[in-house]
Parts: sequence; C-alpha cells; structure tokens
Amino acid sequence: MDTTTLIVCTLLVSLVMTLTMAAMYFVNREERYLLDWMASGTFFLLSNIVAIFITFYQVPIQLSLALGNAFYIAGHATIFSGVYRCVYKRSVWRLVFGAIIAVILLHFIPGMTESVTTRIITFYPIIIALNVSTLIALFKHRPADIGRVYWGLMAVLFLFIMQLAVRGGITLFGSENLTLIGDQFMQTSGTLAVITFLFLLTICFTFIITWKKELKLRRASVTDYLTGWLNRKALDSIATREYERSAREKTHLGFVIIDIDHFKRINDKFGHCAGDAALKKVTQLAKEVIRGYDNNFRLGGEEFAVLISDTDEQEITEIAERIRLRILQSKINIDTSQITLTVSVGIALSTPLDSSWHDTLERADQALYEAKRQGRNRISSAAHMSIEPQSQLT
Ligand SMILES: Nc1nc2c(ncn2[C@@H]2O[C@H](COP(=O)(O)OP(=O)(O)OP(=O)(O)O)[C@@H](O)[C@H]2O)c(=O)[nH]1
Repeated sequence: MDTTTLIVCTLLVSLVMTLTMAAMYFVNREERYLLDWMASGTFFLLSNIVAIFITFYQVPIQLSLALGNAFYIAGHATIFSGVYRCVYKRSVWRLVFGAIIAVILLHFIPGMTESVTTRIITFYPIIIALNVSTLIALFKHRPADIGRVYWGLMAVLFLFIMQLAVRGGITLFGSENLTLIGDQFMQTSGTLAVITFLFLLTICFTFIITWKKELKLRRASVTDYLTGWLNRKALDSIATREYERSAREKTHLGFVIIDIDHFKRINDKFGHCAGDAALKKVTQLAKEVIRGYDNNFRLGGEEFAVLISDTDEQEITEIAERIRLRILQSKINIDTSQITLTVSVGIALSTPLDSSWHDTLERADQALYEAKRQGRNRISSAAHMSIEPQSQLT
C-alpha cells in the first residue's frame, strides 16, 4: 500500500474515533474521561495531517517531524489520561503536556531528523511506557462489577505493545541496511497496526461507556434516590438469595426494622423538604454503625430494614442497639433548629417454621409495632413475643 493511502486511512480512523468520543460525551456529560479520549483521537488526527503536509508540501522537516511525533505520542498519553480519569477519577494532563514538550525538544538532538532508526529507538520506548502504564492502571483497578469491561481494552493494549516491541527489536537488532522492501514492510505493517489499534480502541471505549451507563441504570433501579439505600425491588432478590443460603447452610437470617418515631411531626413542623433531609441524615447515621457487608433497605416512608446473614439473637440485638443509640445521641440540623430523633426497632431471626423470608420480615414488623406500643425509642425482639409466622396463621 502506498504511503498516502495509509496516512489517509489512519486520518479517517482517527476522525471516527474523535467524532465517536465527542458524540458519546454529548450524551454523557458527566463522564469527563471521554474528553481525554476525544483529545486522543484529535492528536492522532493532527499527527496524520502533519504527515500529509510532509508528503505533499515543502515544509521545515525538523519542525514537522517534531510536531507529528509529539501529536502521535500525545495521542497515546491521552489514552492513558482518559483511562486514569475513568478508573481513578484523577487527571494526569501534566504528563500529556510534559510528553509533548519532551518529544519536541528531543527532535533538536543532532541526528534525530536524519535517521528513522534513531527516532524509532528514541520514541518507541516512550510509547511502550505510556501503554504499559495504561495497562497497569486498568489491571490494578478491578472492582467486581466493572472489571470485566476492561479486559477487551487490556487485550488491545497488550497486542499493540507486543507489535511495537517486535518492530522495535527488528529495527534495533535486524539488518543495519534496511532494504527498500524492508522499509516499506515496516512502514506498512506499522501503519496498519496503528489503524487496527485506533479502530479497536474506539470499539473498546464505546463498550466501556455503554456498559458503565448500563450498570448505573441497573443500580438506580434498585436504589432509593433519597437515601441511597436499596429499595424493595432489591429486597426481593437479595432476601430470597440470602434466605435460601441460610436454609442451605442451616444458619439464621436476621431482619432489623427501623422506624422513626413521630416523624409526621417533623413534616408538619418544618415541611416536607426538611423531613427529607432528616430521613437522609438518619440513614447516614445508621449506615455508620452497620457493617459494610450487611444490606440496608428503605421499605417505604420512614421505615427501613437491615438484612443480616448468618447471625444470632445477641449479634442482631447489638446491631439494633448501635443504630438506636447512634440516632438518639446525634443532633440533627433542620433549618436553624437542632433536633433529636428517636427510632423504634423490631428484630427477628429466621426459624425452621418460616416458609420464606417474608415470614421473618413479618415477625420483625410485628416486633416493631410492639416497640411502638411500649412507648417507642426501644428495641423489641420477635423472639420475646409469641408470634407465629404469617404463613402458619389461618
Ligand atoms: N419528608 C418525607 N416524609 C415522608 C416520606 N415518606 C413518608 N413520609 C411521612 O412520614 C410520616 C409517617 O407518619 P406516621 O406513619 O403517622 O408515623 P409517625 O408520625 O412516624 O409516628 P409513629 O411511627 O407512630 O411513631 C407521614 O407524615 C408521611 O407523609 C418521605 O419520603 N419524605
């Protein structure tokens, strides 16, 4: 393939990458790493525009090469900065500017403009280092739900690094006098590798953003927007799963149901918005004393539940008491006032008589109403009440 066709093909793929990232950013404004990847496509595009100028016009060769290579390496640096921002929420644009300036300055070293081999030996390690850094950043950051999404991008980066290493090795250790065919082969294979790389990068980036969006939607569909606690839909699937596990492992599943006392008075006195803020604060306080792996749900209104797996009466009572005391001992700011809220708590453990988790929850609910009946701001346990599981009642 002739040089011009290759450059035009690379230019078009860079353009597609830039426009795809721009379109993605247009509909996902909060995902700012898309701007880095859009900049990456733009840098690759600019490096190809410079290559076209070098091919067709009499331009100052040293400056053109410096700019072309600086843009090309900036393209790789912004892939890294986008990935870094995507997984660590931090920008590394200083590195991008540093790379651009370093590459431009390196072109003023004597011999750099004249020798392709010197340029390959100088710049390949920089490109490899940037892509290895991207790979490491992805590899080190693998939260369970999203990690899989990065495997495709990691594979593409790995293959690109490998071909760079091989081509760099051939240049370094191969024949000193590259033939014209050898030269053309190196050039053609190198440019085709870049075209494939940019094409696959665009697919991987699009996949990452689409999947992240999908996960966000899935999470939102099971989360209560006000408190951030899980909603009833989530309760259904998580409680079913945990109940079946506890039955299999012959352990107890526990429910702690929390209900804010006299919450209606807060709404009546301070208004619904203040009531919302109080609900948020109460759930934050409770969360501080709930273990990270326990699931917490908003059942509706001012009623909440904590689902505790593999537990016993003593442990569940301690958790309930920690929640009650944390809320009781905290001052909650509403408008200019500071108020203290109390909660009533009902607890229940699953028993062999339960036919499903609904029975356990029902008993915890009845225990809660017992706590209310006894004067509120207290814990009541289904174990100390003679409540039959709902499914046993006729
Ligand atoms: N601000 C706000 N209030 C809510 C929300 N959901 C339910 N409520 C209010 O919570 C109050 C619950 O009142 P009640 O069921 O009478 O219970 P209570 O006043 O807490 O009294 P006890 O539970 O018997 O101690 C009602 O006034 C509801 O309007 C919400 O999302 N935001």
